[in-house]
Parts: sequence; C-alpha cells; structure tokens
Amino acid sequence: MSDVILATRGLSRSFGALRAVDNVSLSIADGGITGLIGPNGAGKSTLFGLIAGEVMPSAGEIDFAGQSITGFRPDRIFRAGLARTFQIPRPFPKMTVLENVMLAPTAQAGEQFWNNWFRPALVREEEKRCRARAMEVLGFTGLAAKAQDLAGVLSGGQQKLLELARVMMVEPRLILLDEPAAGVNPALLETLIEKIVALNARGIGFLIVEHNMDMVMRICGSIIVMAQGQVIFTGRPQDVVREQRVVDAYLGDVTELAL
Ligand SMILES: Nc1ncnc2c1ncn2[C@@H]1O[C@H](COP(=O)(O)OP(=O)(O)OP(=O)(O)O)[C@@H](O)[C@H]1O
Repeated sequence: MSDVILATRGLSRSFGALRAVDNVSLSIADGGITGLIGPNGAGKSTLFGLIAGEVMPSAGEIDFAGQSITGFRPDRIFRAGLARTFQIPRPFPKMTVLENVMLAPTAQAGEQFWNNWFRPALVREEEKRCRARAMEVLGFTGLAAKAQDLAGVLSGGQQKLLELARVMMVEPRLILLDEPAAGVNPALLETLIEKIVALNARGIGFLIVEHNMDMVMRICGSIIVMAQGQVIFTGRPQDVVREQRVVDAYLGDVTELAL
C-alpha cells in the first residue's frame, strides 16, 4: 500500500451527543487531488481538524506516510509534511505578508531559546534561509510584490494564496485545502487552480473540501462524499455525480449542471 499517503481507521469525534465524525475509514492516494464534499454540517471541517491534529479523536487512528500520527500536535504534523489551510484564512493582519509566511512552523534553530544565546550565527543563517524560502514561495503564488504589505489589506483571494504560500514553507507531501474557492473572485480562482495543479504536477497531493462543484469536477481525480459524519460514497467524479445516494444527500439538481 505504498501509494496511500493518508489513511484513517474508525476515526470518530463526538461533541456531546452529536457524532460530527462517525467511524470514518478512508485512504488518500499519494500525489493525487481528492475532493471531499457533502452538505453543511457533514463533518468535513471536523475531519480536517482531526487529521491536522487540532481536534482530538474520540476513537480511531490516522496514518500519514506509513506512520501513525494519531494524537500528534499540529506543529509536528505540519513539519512532517501534512499541512492545512482554513476556510476563513487567519493571517496576522498587522504583520507583513512576508512575516506571515516566515511564521510557518518550520524547524528553525531560532525557536530554541538557548541557540539565540550560544549559536547566534546559526540563528541568523537559518533566518536568512527562511526569508529566501518565503520569497521563493511568494514568487510562486504571485504575491512577491506584496511581500511588504500588511496581510490585513489583502483581498479574500490573495489571502487564500497567502495560505498556500504559508503551507509551502514545509515542502508538504499532502495539503488539506478547506474551501479554497469561497470568497475568491473568478479571475483569482483561476490563478489558485493553476497553482494547485502546478504543485500537484510536482508530486504534492491535495485533499480539498469544496462546495464549488465546477472546480471539484475539473481538478479532482477522486471524490469522497460525507453526510452526517459518515463517508457515504467514494469514487471517480463521473461516478459520484451519478450515484443516487450522493444526489439525494447533497447534489440534488446540481448533477445535470456538473455534467
Ligand atoms: N467545536 C464544536 N463543538 C460543538 N459542535 C461542533 C464543533 N465543531 C463542529 N461541530 C458540529 O459538528 C457538525 C459537523 O461540523 P463541520 O463544521 O465539521 O461540518 P462541515 O461538513 O465542515 O460543514 P460546512 O460545509 O458547513 O463547513 C456540525 O453539526 C457542527 O455544528
């Protein structure tokens, strides 16, 4: 099973009596673009939170790149190459775009208190490397000209690109994108799709929660459908839109449009 990058087994999370994620077992192919769709409240964001280590599971296990990451802290999971973006981007608005990207938790010597005192040259060297990498990823996302602007003045779409730049700091193997198209104007959405496809061509995998079915149908090689905390169907885009359970639970009239 070397071609599976992420797997969950019996993953569950309850909030009181509500089973937000209910016994989810899934496998994500290495290097693919997988869509995760379903109605509001289906448990998609909670599943992302569980995988990224922000939400603790009530039960179940998560493997990433062949190792268990169950119970790992978010920064450790991020450093391992599994990064997520948020439905509503959360940049530090009073910091510059460049500073926001440099804050991504890469393995920096400067984070270790004693190094600041005893190995300042090493810390300076690491900061220089971090800055160079940040400028590189800002260049890739088309935000280099905005590096010194405050993150708070970016448009919704630019903030999504900033999120993408931030997660690229760790050279991720899998990126979880939470509603990348939401609040993004059509022109910038094309740029975002272009960047996702380009990163995927370099071997980076994506798991994407998205309500924009045009985008899902265009770029996803396979789709997982959730409803009421459970996975109700997994398949190729053309099979998913024809599946009656999926149409009933989510797609409704959208099916004909998507085809
Ligand atoms: N921290 C929490 N405390 C209590 N209930 C929660 C919490 N987080 C999520 N829920 C509930 O869990 C269920 C699943 O929510 P979740 O946000 O994961 O769904 P979703 O599929 O991402 O929905 P959307 O498409 O609207 O973003 C919802 O009923 C939600 O109200």
